Amino acid sequence: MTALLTTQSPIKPIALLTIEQLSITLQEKVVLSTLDLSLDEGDILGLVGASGCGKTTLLNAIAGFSKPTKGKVIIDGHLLSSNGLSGGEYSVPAEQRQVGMIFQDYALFPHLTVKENIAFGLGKLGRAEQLEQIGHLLTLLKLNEYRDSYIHQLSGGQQQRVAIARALAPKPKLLLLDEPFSNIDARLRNELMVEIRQLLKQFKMTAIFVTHNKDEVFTFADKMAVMAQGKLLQLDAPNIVCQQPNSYQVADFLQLGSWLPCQVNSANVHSLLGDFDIANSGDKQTGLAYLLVKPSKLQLNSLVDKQNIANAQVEYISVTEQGYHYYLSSLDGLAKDKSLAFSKLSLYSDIALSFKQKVAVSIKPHDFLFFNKNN
Ligand SMILES: Nc1ncnc2c1ncn2[C@@H]1O[C@H](COP(=O)(O)OP(=O)(O)OP(=O)(O)O)[C@@H](O)[C@H]1O
Repeated sequence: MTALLTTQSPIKPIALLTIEQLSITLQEKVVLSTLDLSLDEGDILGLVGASGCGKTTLLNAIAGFSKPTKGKVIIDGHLLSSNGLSGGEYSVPAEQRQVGMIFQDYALFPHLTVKENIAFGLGKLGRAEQLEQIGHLLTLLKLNEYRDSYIHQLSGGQQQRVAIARALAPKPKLLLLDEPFSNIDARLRNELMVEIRQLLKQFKMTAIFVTHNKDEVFTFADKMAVMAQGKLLQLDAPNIVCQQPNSYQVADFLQLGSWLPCQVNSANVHSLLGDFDIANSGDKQTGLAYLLVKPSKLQLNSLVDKQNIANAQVEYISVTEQGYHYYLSSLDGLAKDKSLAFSKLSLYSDIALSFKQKVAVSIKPHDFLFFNKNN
């Protein structure tokens, strides 16, 4: 007898959302460009990117409000939009997609009560089922005492809860939230985000939310996607994106530090803050590159010690919770090579410095991250 050998590959969860090669052109402007994205069931994705980079258009394409010029949108194994890519144009109407959307202004119906707003998408259910579902959501979202109130009688936070209850009521497969927290008072925002995240996790809801604030991604999301000019630059856990940005653009957009131009050789680096060794660094690109300098990696040295020479001067001063915040520029006299000059290096310190004061700063040894501006 011969034994049959089978190789079992680990079962990979089927993605709840798959976007393939999505491109959208609106009035001859390329708004999304060959974008690929995949999310597993229950993932909450925070989508960030500069104004106009295409975040809302991406949500619209998923929800069915915007048709792809090319590409596919697949939710839970069902093809919802397709154009090109081995096939003709195909699109499932927005109302049949099982995608809930929450807009920045919530778009609640002012002439309906809280209860009626939540009931809006439940037309297909029988009366008893409707009442049960509404009652369940009113309780979960702590809206019971407002069930018969009109929208203008509610606070911003309460209106947002109604918007979430209305979106969850038809049990969507995917929830899209366009800047959901931007109208909420800053003091309440964090509390509300934690609460809504717990609720979405309870529902095992897959969600994408757009924000301009990376701190919101850390509080609310499992994954972070950074977009620029209609493209997805990086998608990963928020801490990975922030610790290992994959490009100058990502690190710069997220303001992960400031930039020190350097001349990089195979084992050492020349900069206007001195030369340092990178023999053990994994990053081996050479030539002119930009070192990402996190504020904690910059050290202010005393000029009383004659070993230290002034190499920067103070250009801007502000007071923050972490002490004084300074922007430093390089000293002209040091810059034989103008391409190494810097003008906005961020330094936090408890020491009071004055405008134009000359200082000696150095880079503490760490895992150096160098980038080219065009990668
Ligand atoms: N219907 C349209 N016709 C033409 N251009 C459009 C249309 N809708 C959006 N755009 C353009 O597409 C680009 C992306 O817009 P979109 O609203 O998706 O960006 P965004 O990243 O959500 O911006 P913001 O953060 O400011 O909301 C913008 O340049 C916008 O002007």
